[in-house]
Amino acid sequence: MNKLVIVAIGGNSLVKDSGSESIQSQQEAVAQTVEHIADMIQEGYKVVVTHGNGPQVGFTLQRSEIANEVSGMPAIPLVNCVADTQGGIGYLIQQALINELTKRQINKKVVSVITQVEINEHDPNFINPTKPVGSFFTKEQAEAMLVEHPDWKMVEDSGRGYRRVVPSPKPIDIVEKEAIKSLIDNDYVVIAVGGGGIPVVKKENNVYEGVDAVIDKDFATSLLAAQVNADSLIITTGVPRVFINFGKPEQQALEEITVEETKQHVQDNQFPPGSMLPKIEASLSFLENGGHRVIITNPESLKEAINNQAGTHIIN
Ligand SMILES: Nc1ncnc2c1ncn2[C@@H]1O[C@H](COP(=O)(O)OP(=O)(O)O)[C@@H](O)[C@H]1O
Ligand SMILES: NC(=O)OP(=O)(O)O
Repeated sequence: MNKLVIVAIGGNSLVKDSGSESIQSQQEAVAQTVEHIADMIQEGYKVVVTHGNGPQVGFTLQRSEIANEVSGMPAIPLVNCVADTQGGIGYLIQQALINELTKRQINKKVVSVITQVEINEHDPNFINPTKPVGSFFTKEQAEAMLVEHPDWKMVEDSGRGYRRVVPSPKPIDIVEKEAIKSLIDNDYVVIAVGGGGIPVVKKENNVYEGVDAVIDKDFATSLLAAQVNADSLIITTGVPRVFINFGKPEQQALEEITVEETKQHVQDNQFPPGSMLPKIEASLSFLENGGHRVIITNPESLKEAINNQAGTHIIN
């Protein structure tokens, strides 16, 4: 068996609570997550890893804005914050995975690809920002921040608090897809489209230019999965399964659902935008573009999930 599986690691799954934002804490979370990815590689799966950067890109942006306010240091444009976090998180995953595979005496090469993802500069999502980034705040803190920064937009994020949102255009192409395919064919474990990819637009004469936005990594992962003909898409996040009536006393975990049932839950507004909805929409898009199965689960359930013993499975 050598089926290609894409595993997406949620940015929030690396920052488990406030107090675990430090690089050391994220490094520990990455080390735990890659153990489960190594289990899959050991079982014979060919794996591509993608990852989010929602919390981390917000932290980098915030650090840059504070440095600008305090000392006049030029602020880092959002697109460069995405590039910085793609490199930083990619480094953590790459090193942890190399160390874990070496420990298990598995002879596999691991590499992160700096990935640019093309978007449409007229994407309507620039007008209505929806991508939550950075830390969670209380309602009072969020209101105070909006007084200080009237141009910001903040939203309530899945009962976890308020977060700043930034524009999140849809990915239309992966600039480095041929390099990624070639590395997969040469048996590398590839880490790609980190943080949804660095958003770029193609100008006249095929010149690429960065754009200030954060692409949803679930959509970028789904596009990558289709472009490299992956068999399965696994999205890891902070919960073991998708729920209906999430957060309510009558919440119910979903074990296996069809595309049609999933669409009905979307219509019933079961999945909030900016958190579970993009995962579900990305899953449906993957299945409708030739993918065979999608699993949504937490990192620690990966091995059981791929053997049908955990997670939410969405099937055609
Ligand atoms: N219906 C739902 N089922 C499960 N989790 C949900 C649901 N609705 C919202 N959530 C929340 O969405 C989170 C996943 O979104 P998010 O944390 O933004 O993703 P990521 O792990 O990619 O950073 C879950 O951990 C959970 O807190
Ligand atoms: N870029 C992105 O979608 O990150 P998260 O998955 O961490 O929100």
